[in-house]
Amino acid sequence: MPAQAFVAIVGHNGAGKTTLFRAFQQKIPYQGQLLLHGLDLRHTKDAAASGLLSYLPQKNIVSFSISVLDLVVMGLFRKKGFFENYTAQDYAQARATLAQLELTHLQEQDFTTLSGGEQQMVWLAQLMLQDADVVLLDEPTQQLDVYYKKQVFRLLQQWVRQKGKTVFCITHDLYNLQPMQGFLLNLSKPDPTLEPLSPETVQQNQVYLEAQRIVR
Ligand SMILES: Nc1ncnc2c1ncn2[C@@H]1O[C@H](COP(=O)(O)OP(=O)(O)OP(=O)(O)O)[C@@H](O)[C@H]1O
Repeated sequence: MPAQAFVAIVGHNGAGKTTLFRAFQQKIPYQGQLLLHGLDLRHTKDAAASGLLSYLPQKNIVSFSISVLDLVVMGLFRKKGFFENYTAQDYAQARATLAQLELTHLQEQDFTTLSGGEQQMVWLAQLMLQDADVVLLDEPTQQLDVYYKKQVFRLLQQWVRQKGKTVFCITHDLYNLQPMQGFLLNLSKPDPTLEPLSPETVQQNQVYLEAQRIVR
């Protein structure tokens, strides 16, 4: 697979999509090798702290009151010392990212009062600031309305093309995958391989997933 690519990971509920991400993060034992930029992840100390890998889980809960802007600026934690404060420049960067995602109107609001979809967009803004080489997204558009769904897939394609990122995206949203460029990995197939994305590939996989439910 090319170093910079969009990879959609699809498959039935329970097919092992999130489990694959857990392996990427060394949270479970696994057979074989996971290589990123030629580095074996088993021997790469703290891929998150070094900016190699970042992960957006399916559900990310915040149980304390915090403004959207304060949460987003924390995406810069990797570039900060432990007790170092965020600067005016950091906040400007966070504001610019929120503006890019059309979220400026929410920046002063308490994050815990946002709708599920708005919260999901804010996490994406924080992830953009983290600026890791490889991002793992677990159903990032699950709660989004049709407009934001389309926008997020566009944004992910831009991350790959303009910023040279590698994006692994677990999704059940096959409709929005059709115009995407990159690869599709269907974990419900008996021998999953990377298939180049095209409207035809997406259509074939949609038919495959609808026809039968594989339970391993
Ligand atoms: N710690 C665990 N111990 C035992 N079984 C587990 C564990 N974690 C996951 N599983 C099982 O492994 C299978 C794959 O789970 P996983 O969460 O990877 O599915 P998924 O493809 O992400 O599904 P979904 O689309 O529903 O999010 C499931 O059957 C799940 O019950």
